[in-house]
Amino acid sequence: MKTAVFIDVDWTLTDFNRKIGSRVVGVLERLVEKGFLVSFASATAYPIVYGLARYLPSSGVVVAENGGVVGFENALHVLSSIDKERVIRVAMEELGCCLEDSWQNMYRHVDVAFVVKRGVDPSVAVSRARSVFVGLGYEVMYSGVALHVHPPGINKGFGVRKVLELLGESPERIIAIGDSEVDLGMFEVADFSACPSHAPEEVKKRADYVASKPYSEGFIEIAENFLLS
Ligand SMILES: O=C(O)COP(=O)(O)O
Ligand SMILES: [Mg+2]
Repeated sequence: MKTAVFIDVDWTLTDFNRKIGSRVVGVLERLVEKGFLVSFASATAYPIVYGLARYLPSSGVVVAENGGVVGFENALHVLSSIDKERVIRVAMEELGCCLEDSWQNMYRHVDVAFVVKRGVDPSVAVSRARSVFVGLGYEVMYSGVALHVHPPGINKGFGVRKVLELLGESPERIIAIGDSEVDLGMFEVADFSACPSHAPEEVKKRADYVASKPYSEGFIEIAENFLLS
């Protein structure tokens, strides 16, 4: 059975400005040609990840909403649920200092996303959000670009396991590449994990390989050294 590669989107597949360059597209093309199962695994909403998988070289297998939603061959699987309106209302009432509602929430089923307001230290926003949401039974994670609230147990590793189960695939090797704490769940289910150089210390510590370059340059380095050589 082939190797499955799960690739985070923001700041792993993209550069700092969240653009996907032609060299990244070339790497994806070569991974698909080599017979890898190439899947995007993101904290973003399903339509975003699905759109990427539809139009970029990939196997069309998608993990979205931090593992709360998975999909392939146009079949969307929602793996949990959340009282979205309540989470947004509580955030706006109690964390209006720090967070803004994300436009993506209208497309979300399991994981509610917020943008940290300009000028607010993300670590302050995260600890305030945890003090509000953990008591309500939710988990709070920060991807480097957005703050996420979801039921405990939802993470990209859960999504990776679920999508492989739905596909009926038991790959020989699972490889996970990502840059933030939302990727640690999939590092745990992977046989090999790697991160770009800008990842926070806690992520670097848990990765099997830390690239010498940041963002998508790090992804290209990882793919060329371990998957395409
Ligand atoms: O939080 C986001 O929207 C992006 O998250 P990702 O890095 O998992 O793609
Ligand atoms: Mg990322």
